[in-house]
Amino acid sequence: MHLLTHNPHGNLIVQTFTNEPLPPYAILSHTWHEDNSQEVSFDDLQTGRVQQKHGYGKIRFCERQAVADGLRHFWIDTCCINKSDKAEESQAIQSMFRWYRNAARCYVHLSDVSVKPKRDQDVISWETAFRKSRWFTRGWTLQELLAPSKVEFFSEEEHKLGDKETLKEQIRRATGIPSAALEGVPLSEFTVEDRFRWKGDRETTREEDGAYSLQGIFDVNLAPLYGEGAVGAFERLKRAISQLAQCISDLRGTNPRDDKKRIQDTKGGLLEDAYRWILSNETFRRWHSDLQSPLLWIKGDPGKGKTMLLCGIINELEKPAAYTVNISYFFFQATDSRINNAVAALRGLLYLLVIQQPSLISHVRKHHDQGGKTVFEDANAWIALTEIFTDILQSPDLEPTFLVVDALDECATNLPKLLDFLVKSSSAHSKAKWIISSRNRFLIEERLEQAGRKARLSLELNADSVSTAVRAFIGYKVDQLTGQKRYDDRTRQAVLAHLELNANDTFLWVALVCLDLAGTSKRHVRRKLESIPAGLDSLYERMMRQVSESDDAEVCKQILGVSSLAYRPLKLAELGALREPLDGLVEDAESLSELVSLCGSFLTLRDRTIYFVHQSAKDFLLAKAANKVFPSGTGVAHHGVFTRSLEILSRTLRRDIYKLKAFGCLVGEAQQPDPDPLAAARYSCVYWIDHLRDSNLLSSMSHEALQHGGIVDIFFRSKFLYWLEALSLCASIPKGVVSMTNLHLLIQNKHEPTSFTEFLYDAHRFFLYHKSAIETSPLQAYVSALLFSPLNSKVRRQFQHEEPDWITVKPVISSSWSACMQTLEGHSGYVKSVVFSHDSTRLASASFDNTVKIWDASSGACVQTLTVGTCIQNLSFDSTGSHLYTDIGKIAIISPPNSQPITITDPQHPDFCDIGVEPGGIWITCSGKNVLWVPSEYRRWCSLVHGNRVGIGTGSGKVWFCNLTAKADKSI
Ligand SMILES: Nc1ncnc2c1ncn2[C@@H]1O[C@H](COP(=O)(O)OP(=O)(O)OP(=O)(O)O)[C@@H](O)[C@H]1O
Repeated sequence: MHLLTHNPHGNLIVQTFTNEPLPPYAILSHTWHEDNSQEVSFDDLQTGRVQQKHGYGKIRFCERQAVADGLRHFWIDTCCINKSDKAEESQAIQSMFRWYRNAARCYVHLSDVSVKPKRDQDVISWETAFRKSRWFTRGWTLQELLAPSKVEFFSEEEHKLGDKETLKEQIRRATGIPSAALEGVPLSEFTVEDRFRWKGDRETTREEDGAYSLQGIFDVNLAPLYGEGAVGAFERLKRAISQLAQCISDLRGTNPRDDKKRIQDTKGGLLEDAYRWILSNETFRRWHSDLQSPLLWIKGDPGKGKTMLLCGIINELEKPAAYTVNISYFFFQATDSRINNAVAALRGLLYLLVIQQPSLISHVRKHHDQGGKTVFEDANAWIALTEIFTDILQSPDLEPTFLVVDALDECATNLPKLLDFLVKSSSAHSKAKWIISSRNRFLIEERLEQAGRKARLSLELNADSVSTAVRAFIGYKVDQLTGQKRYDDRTRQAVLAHLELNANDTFLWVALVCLDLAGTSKRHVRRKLESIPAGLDSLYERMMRQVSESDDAEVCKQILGVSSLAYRPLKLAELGALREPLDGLVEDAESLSELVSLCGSFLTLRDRTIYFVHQSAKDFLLAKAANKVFPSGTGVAHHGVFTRSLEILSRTLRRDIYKLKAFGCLVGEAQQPDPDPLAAARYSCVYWIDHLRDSNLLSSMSHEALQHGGIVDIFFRSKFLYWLEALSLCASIPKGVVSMTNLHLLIQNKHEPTSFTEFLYDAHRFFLYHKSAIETSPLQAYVSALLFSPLNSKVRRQFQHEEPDWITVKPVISSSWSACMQTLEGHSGYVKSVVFSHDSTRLASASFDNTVKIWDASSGACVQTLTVGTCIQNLSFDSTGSHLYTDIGKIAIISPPNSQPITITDPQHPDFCDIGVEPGGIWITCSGKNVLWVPSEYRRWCSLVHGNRVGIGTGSGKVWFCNLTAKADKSI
């Protein structure tokens, strides 16, 4: 970047910076003189021909203003870009938004706004002239208004008119841009349509600049290609915008903002008085203000209020930040498999970071552009995410950032890796500061010990503050109970005294006791209080005793057992399917919800979903009450959930369960029927293999399940494709892939090869190969997946009856998984042209390997290879199909033996359908509807459609084709 400054003699010079950080600088925004040669150019500065030019006045203005603001450097587009160097100009166009955004000050010089009335002109106020200024009609000035945080406006006489804050109402009236966008709300929070609207009919000298000047506003990068025209440039811009949206949506595993809201709600709402003590805590304040203190670790026993404390800290950090600081956070929850692993944590943190500072997305795009969503989900996701994260933390562009991670002890997968990453990242110099919290765990203690500059805040060592906070919480809860239950003064005092005496600085204990009292009649409160023990575990034991002694003991214990084994909170309908039916029990949702409420205070119901009142309640059941809730052991209990899962899946799953009908219906467009036929089976669909894995695999029951003819075998042979469809509808294909790999591993080491194990291996390959198609569009399990599987695939054979009957000539696929597409393989270079003969019996392909091949369209055999010695761009058959026209001449074709008489496809024929290949080459379409997903290795370099026949030449030199009938766009 070239910046203007002065040399020691006071002369104006250009100083070039190749690396960041740059010195603070001012930047000018203006409109160019109608005669461009009147502006001072980069060359003029070199030759010193500046003072006689009209534009010199603006340079002097900017210089004086910068000096007045204590800035030694400034930038002006007329003379700080060497326009004779095209590479530099292109780079500047792509960097301009960032340069304006990073400027310490931006001065707008309005040469058509005067504060002095001019002679022989109507007197108009400067405000009117301001709103009518040419500056608001030019394309590039839009980003110059929006990018910098401080924009000041000056009149022709260099009189300061105000800044974008004080003039926001006038600017809004002149441009239609809402105040929020001028106040610094990230532009990404406005819709794409809004941002296009702000551009309105602003003009640019070069037509393509209309699009190029918007790239920063949409957080995309668009290398200028002058000559492509406005239409081409806007098309590229729109494509870049939709790729960006796709990248952000793929990155989003969870939205931690929603998780935070949900957690606060489930825990009964956040009380400020119960967390504000932290703001005056010495350790916290030191961490907050000291740049040398990058990591704060808050630790404490269960129920001490760590999660709620972190929610409060986030709220406080967000208050004054007003978009100048990034605050990203993640809440681990062991009970929720979406958010109980290290990969999910990095994904969540990155997601919140990039939506707050979209310019950071370039670091994500480097990986996403190559691998798509799988980059964040496959076995190497951790590597990719840590690389992205490290790049971002080291980026000079990163705004000051707070990263908050709650409940590290609830990270079930890859906690040691995450801890090492935290230690490393917080030790490297960065603008990011971390707060993490956990229970007192040795592993965490041991690893974090290695972090150089960390602050540690133990809740136990801050007992006085925590105790005061718990008292505030007790006061609030007792007031709530008094209002709800109409306690008299004596009862209120008794409850208050009992809670204060026994709380032992544990919020959770207070919350649980109050929950119990909320269900207790006023008359029995005093008696109840006497029976409530101090201490969390004692309280849980008492709750368990109450459950065991109740009339519904058996069923309640069963519900507690299933809920604590589940890998995510269960819906009522799912619980109904998973628990073992007991004689005479009514199974409807109402009675189930009543039963859940009878399970002591272990469980709570929100939105028909069953949650543990707290992680420690689940921990208690699994560790200390296991003999009660799992009388035959956890292995047997897991096995029970596994078998009941397969039962419900076998009863429920069927082809096109949501009646989507359209083969290309995207999963995001799939309408869930009411009632949802998958409601009771969703959990089972996703987790049945996990329960099998966690059952006692050495037991005879599990062994039998995995035998030839066992329940897994039967399920796969009858329901495998329907299961894949259902996984897609449940948005759980990535999880399904992991489960399938686990199942594969279970079988691999323990079972002799049988026809079942072979089927399973094939099913695994099938799933891996077709996951993208099925994840995008559930019904492609029966179309693309079957069609592009090897002929000998066991799944393909087993589900032959499901293959589409509207594809009459199918792509020729190799017989086994390992050798794909051998038959039409032959070219050694890109295939650049393909053409069918009029009767569709032959296909010709020309390749950069300087050969033309003629293929028999029904068998896929190559009937002739012609070496042409030069590159051929265009091919066409003559009307008899006996000659091929190329751009180097006419070639005679050998007729294949027994070739069919020529029949030209008649567009009126009932079988004729409007077949096409969608521009991205991913879908083959019929009457405009997607019908067949094309796997990536089969996608076109070039393609053609002839009647009902589609021919595709791929980049690897392979050629394939298929024939569709009109049924393709009919319902399934
Ligand atoms: N500031 C607060 N406002 C409202 N309720 C609170 C607050 N702090 C704690 N609580 C109550 O105390 C309960 C326990 O708090 P929290 O879940 O934050 O503890 P924790 O230390 O994170 O526990 P664990 O380590 O077991 O996860 C919450 O469910 C909530 O009911």
